[in-house]
Amino acid sequence: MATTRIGVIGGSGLYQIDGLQGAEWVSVDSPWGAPSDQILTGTLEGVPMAFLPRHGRGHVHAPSEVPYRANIDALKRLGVTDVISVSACGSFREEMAPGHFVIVDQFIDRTRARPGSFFGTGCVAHVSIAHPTCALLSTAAEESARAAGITVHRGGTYLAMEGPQFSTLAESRMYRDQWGADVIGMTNMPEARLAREAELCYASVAMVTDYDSWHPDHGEVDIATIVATLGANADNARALLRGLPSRLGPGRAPCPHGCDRALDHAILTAPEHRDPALVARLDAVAGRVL
Ligand SMILES: CSC[C@H]1O[C@H](OP(=O)(O)O)[C@H](O)[C@@H]1O
Ligand SMILES: Nc1ncnc2[nH]cnc12
Repeated sequence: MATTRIGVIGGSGLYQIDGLQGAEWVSVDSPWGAPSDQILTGTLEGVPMAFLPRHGRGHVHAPSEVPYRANIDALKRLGVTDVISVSACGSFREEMAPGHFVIVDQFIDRTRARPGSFFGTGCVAHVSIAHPTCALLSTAAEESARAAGITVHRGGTYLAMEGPQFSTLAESRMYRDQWGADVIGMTNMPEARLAREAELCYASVAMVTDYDSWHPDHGEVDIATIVATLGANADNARALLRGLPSRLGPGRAPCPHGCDRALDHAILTAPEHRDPALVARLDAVAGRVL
């Protein structure tokens, strides 16, 4: 049986985690550029874990400039099998209140200025993202959150916007009333797409910080409101993460939802027409099938 290795991508407010045995910040070279930061590696209850702050320590990278491909490639290169994305988000639902966690299971992608795939001319691939998150990993995250006493909502649609400005009032109302989005953030796309292309199980834990701008009693979202909630949310996220190793276990069976086999039959470019340079860059992401 393969070995579980948990990758954590920490969002706004979550720039480090504690409690890892043998903790060490390591640099990982990627053919897709430099990852957001070094990656904190170690083990938790005997299960290897790798933590990468999405915006870098000190919050250096804007959402449009996060090196999403390098981040996913670097985690894959470290042998990560399961990626937990932790993100701050605004809420479009009264019942999804600041401080609550939402285990996202769908996305609407409104980003427009980010490379969205590892593949392209010279190696074309089409993976399914109809179900963009892994239900098994999401269940582990949900149960761990509940055990930590966090109010958690299972399932929700995350609207990924480009940013960095927040939404207009018209957009906020449209996403909520017409499009049926539940939460909003700026980073889970293309991250989730790339995780699927890299055959990684991916679960998204969205931590509510605000009601965006639609709520008549809360006015418009501002960064002060968000920062006021980030600290407590980050503490809860660390508690959730501590409960993951015992739920996932050290040995890893094939994913029952097929996340780890997403590239089976996905590559359309005939072997003799593949670009050797691109194929070389895909060594970690797609080496299993190339
Ligand atoms: C801190 S406000 C906006 C910022 O926070 C979220 O970041 P992340 O998803 O990495 O937690 C949001 O997507 C924006 O990037
Ligand atoms: N309202 C909001 N819109 C976009 N990203 C966010 N991150 C936290 N709150 C947000």
